[in-house]
Amino acid sequence: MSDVSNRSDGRKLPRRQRSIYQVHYGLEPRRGSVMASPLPLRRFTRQVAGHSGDVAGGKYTGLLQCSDGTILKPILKESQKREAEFYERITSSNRPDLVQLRKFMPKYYGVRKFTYNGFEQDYIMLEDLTDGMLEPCVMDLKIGRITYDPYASVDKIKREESKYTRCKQQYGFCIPGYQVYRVGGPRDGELVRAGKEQGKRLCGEQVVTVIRSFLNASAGAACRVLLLQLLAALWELQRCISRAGVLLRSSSLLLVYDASALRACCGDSSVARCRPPQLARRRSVPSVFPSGGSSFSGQLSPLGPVYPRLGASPPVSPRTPSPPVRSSWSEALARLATSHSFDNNYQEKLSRMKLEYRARLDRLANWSGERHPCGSLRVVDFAHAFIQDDGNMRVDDNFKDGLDSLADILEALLKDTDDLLS
Ligand SMILES: Nc1ncnc2c1ncn2[C@@H]1O[C@H](COP(=O)(O)OP(=O)(O)OP(=O)(O)O)[C@@H](O)[C@H]1O
Ligand SMILES: O=P(O)(O)O[C@@H]1[C@H](O)[C@H](O)[C@@H](OP(=O)(O)O)[C@H](OP(=O)(O)O)[C@H]1O
Repeated sequence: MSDVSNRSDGRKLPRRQRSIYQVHYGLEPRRGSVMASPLPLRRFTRQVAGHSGDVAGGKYTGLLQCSDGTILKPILKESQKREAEFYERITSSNRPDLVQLRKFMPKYYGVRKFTYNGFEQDYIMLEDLTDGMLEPCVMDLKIGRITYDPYASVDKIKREESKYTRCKQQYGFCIPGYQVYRVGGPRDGELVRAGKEQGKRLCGEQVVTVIRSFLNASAGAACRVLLLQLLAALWELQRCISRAGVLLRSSSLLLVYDASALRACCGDSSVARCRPPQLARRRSVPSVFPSGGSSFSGQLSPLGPVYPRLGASPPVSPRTPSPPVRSSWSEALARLATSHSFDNNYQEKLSRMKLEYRARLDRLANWSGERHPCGSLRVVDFAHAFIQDDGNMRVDDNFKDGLDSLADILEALLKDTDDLLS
């Protein structure tokens, strides 16, 4: 019997099976069987970090990809067997915290034996997070100041502590690799890749610079839509991690977006086209004496705020009644007056505004977990991940601190885009 079903586009998908909590892809039997009619395999060229390369004898240690798009992660070490077990448990669990966490992991399709280059071995089968992207931009952020697990040997602790030291201490994460397709400018469409050697040298402001560059924001502000998508997902992940009974050591957060979608959104001038119009900043208030340069007196006239001018006579004689002046200020003052009357339900307007604002925040925060065409994030690499089973849940502060620090950086970049709204 075949393990795959045909798709209209000719590609094949693993058979789908519904569970109460999610639709997941179950391939039975999960372990130990060799593919009956193996799909063609190739190296996964979109891998930006982690083990890769040929070891002695031609065995390839990096990720592979099936012709149906599935990613294959080789099980080379004991810790990767634990990773497969972690996926198994999270996928089959109905514990609410783990069901939540599942939204932030690639879909898991089981473990199978495949043969590549004459070597047969077990592989963890996963959803390709870059599937369907024309110009996939991927950043691997290894989260946590501590990147070894509680059972690590003294040697392993030393090795981990000697790598990415400053970056991990300063930010609670490090950047072992990323790739980005440039959008706009003379290098439009160029693929830029950076690996762990560059990552190990990063510290201080350079870390923010690299994140800006990854977001195609080196020459100006980042795309506001992209930032909001990433932040909405990150805020939800922060909440999820605060409630999940897991310990994630040395796991990575993959930030993913499609540069071609960004180009369609922003083109050459990232600020001009992607800003949501309803978030436009209030224009500055015109002054009666715009060139006066002195500070606001605290008084309002029908023409606007009154600024005292040194040596100048008062603009309106207190004894001469001013003629009725029509300006945006007089209209605003008139509106203000009516809004304070009992006939005008100012309170209701204010609560409606508050409700709308809250609904917008909720829409951002209650992100559905589906991969967004533009920006998304997922946690990968669970070789050193553990599920707390003792009923005494402890927040994984090591992982949470890294997420908080990334959120601070992205929020600051979002603030930069506020300044450019007019
Ligand atoms: N589901 C996925 N979809 C797309 N790309 C993925 C996926 N999983 C992993 N990758 C890519 O592979 C890289 C390495 O993944 P992962 O961290 O799981 O491998 P690893 O060899 O265990 O890494 P490490 O050496 O840090 O232990 C990621 O940085 C990412 O580029
Ligand atoms: O970024 P680098 O320099 O490639 O560092 C490697 C990375 O931290 C891997 O996650 C880790 O594999 P584990 O998941 O097995 O810990 C490996 O450990 P190792 O040296 O013990 O193989 C490290 O060498």
